[in-house]
Formats: sequence, C-alpha cells, structure tokens
Amino acid sequence: MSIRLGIIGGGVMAEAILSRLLKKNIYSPETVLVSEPQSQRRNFWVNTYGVQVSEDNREAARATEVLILAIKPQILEQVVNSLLGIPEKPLIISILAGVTLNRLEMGFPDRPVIRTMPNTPATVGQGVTAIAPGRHAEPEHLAVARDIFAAVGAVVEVPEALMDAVTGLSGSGPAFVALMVEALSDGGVAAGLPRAIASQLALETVLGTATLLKESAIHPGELKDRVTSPGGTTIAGVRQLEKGSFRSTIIEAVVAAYHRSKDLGRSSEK
Ligand SMILES: NC(=O)C1=CN([C@@H]2O[C@H](COP(=O)(O)OP(=O)(O)OC[C@H]3O[C@@H](n4cnc5c(N)ncnc54)[C@H](O)[C@@H]3O)[C@@H](O)[C@H]2O)C=CC1
Ligand SMILES: O=C(O)[C@@H]1CCC=N1
Repeated sequence: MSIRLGIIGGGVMAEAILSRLLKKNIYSPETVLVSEPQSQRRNFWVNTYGVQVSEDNREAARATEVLILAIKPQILEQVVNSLLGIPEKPLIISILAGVTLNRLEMGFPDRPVIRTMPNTPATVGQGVTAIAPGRHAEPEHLAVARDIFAAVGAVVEVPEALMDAVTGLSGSGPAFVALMVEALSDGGVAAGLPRAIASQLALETVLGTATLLKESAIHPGELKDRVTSPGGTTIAGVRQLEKGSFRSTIIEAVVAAYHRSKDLGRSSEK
C-alpha cells in the first residue's frame, strides 16, 4: 500500500499528533511511515501503533499526500540535505519552532509548505494549533492541514509574522501551566495537605477554572473579582502574587519564549 503520510522525526510531538490521527481513523497505520534514527524509538512505533518505519528520511518523503517535519529546528539543514532531489511533491507541514516559511521554501523549492505550531495537549485532543500557509500552498492544502490539526484540538490561522508569538504562548505555554500546577500543589503541601490530595486539588482547580472561563466567556479579571471576598483569603494570596510580580513574570516568560523562537529561526537561516 502506498504511503499517504510521512513523518520525519518520531519524537514527542509526532506521537502526540499521529496517535490521534490513527485513533480517529484519519490515516490507517499501513499508510503512514515514520522516519526516525533511534532504533528503540522505531520499534516503539511499530509495536505501539503498527505504522511503517525507516531510518531513511527519503522513505518518509515518498508520501503521496503529506510530509510532516517533526525534528528539532537545529537539525533542519541536515534533514533538508537528506531530502535533496526527492521527486514526489507532498504537502510539507512543519511544526518546527522559529523556522520561517522562507527557510522552508528555500529547502523545498516550488513545493506547498505550511508552517504550524501545535502544542502537547494535542496528545489528548485538547491542543491548539496555529497555521500559516506558504507561497505555494493552495486552499486545498490549507484544508488538509486544518483537518490534520482539527483532529488534535482547535485550529487558528494567523499571519506568519505572528507565529513566534504563538510559539511563546501556546507552544511553550503547557510547560508554564504545568509549573503552576506543581507550585499550587507545593503550596498545599506547605500548608499541611498530603501530596496526593494537594496534586488532585491543584489539577482540578486549573482544569475547572479553564473550563469555567471558556464556557462562561467571562474575563479572567472578573472571575478573580468573583473569588476575592473583601478582607478574605483570596485577596491575601493575590497581594502576595503581586508582590512576587506573578503576572509580570508570566508575561516575560512568554516574551522570552517568543524571542527564543525568533533566534531559532535566525540560526536556521544561516
Ligand atoms: N515538544 C513540544 O511541546 C513542541 C514541539 N514543537 C516542535 O516540534 C519539533 C519536535 O519536537 P519534539 O517532538 O519535542 O522533539 P523530540 O526530540 O521528542 O523528537 C524529535 C525526533 O527527531 C528524531 N531525529 C533526530 N535526528 C533526526 C534526523 N536526522 N532525521 C529524522 N529524525 C531525527 C529524534 O530521534 C527524535 O525522536 C521541534 O521542532 C519543536 O520545535 C512544536 C510544538 C510543541
Ligand atoms: O521548547 C521548544 O522549543 C518547543 C517549541 C514549543 C514547545 N516546545
């Protein structure tokens, strides 16, 4: 059977995306090929998902429909070189942080290319992916990319100039939120809770608050006002957060990740 979908780099994000595509029967395992240099990881792919595997990137590039680049930005050049002269013309979808459409189109001249930024909640179908089409991407290519990422969560289309900002926020954001869940749990333990209960309370609080904000569409500041009783417990905590520059620290974390994404893009063009 011919390969419809090729994936170069079978790591964390490849698995987050492909596991859902397979689960939703958008691709069947025998039509997918993951190219991955680590033999242990290749075995994992075969044993867990039944997809085809290879250590040769050119095998993945035989894909008739889509080739997803899921390697680290730092090895893009090596991967581009490994694919020089491939005759097939699948739609190329990059999930690489920072790497510009200009760089991708230099590596894959005249081919349809779409730059995207998914995030790890894709693993449970709760991701959000921003997509930006390249010069040769037609509406039907965009539709294919939308279908792929809709299988793992929400999809937004943004101008390419905003992709580094997206990376700083939703691409890196799951790590920032995970740190916050961990810190909430630590706070509970510091106040005397057993760890297991503290972790459950922390996680459910973040999940419940996010769901409430999403379903009610109220502004986060309004929700904060609803929780803070005059002279109560919450305002005592908010006061401490403000002393510790909580919001400013998060803002600066997103901006630092945005700058790092830009740096990765610049290095990949050298
Ligand atoms: N981890 C995350 O939360 C997100 C990552 N990304 C982007 O996704 C890309 C992949 O990230 P992860 O999955 O986290 O990395 P990872 O390190 O888990 O996966 C990369 C895979 O590529 C393989 N690889 C190394 N050299 C190769 C080569 N020459 N040819 C083919 N495969 C090769 C590695 O063995 C590894 O399995 C990165 O560009 C990153 O910027 C995008 C959104 C979120
Ligand atoms: O840390 C990184 O570079 C990747 C891109 C977005 C999330 N993880």
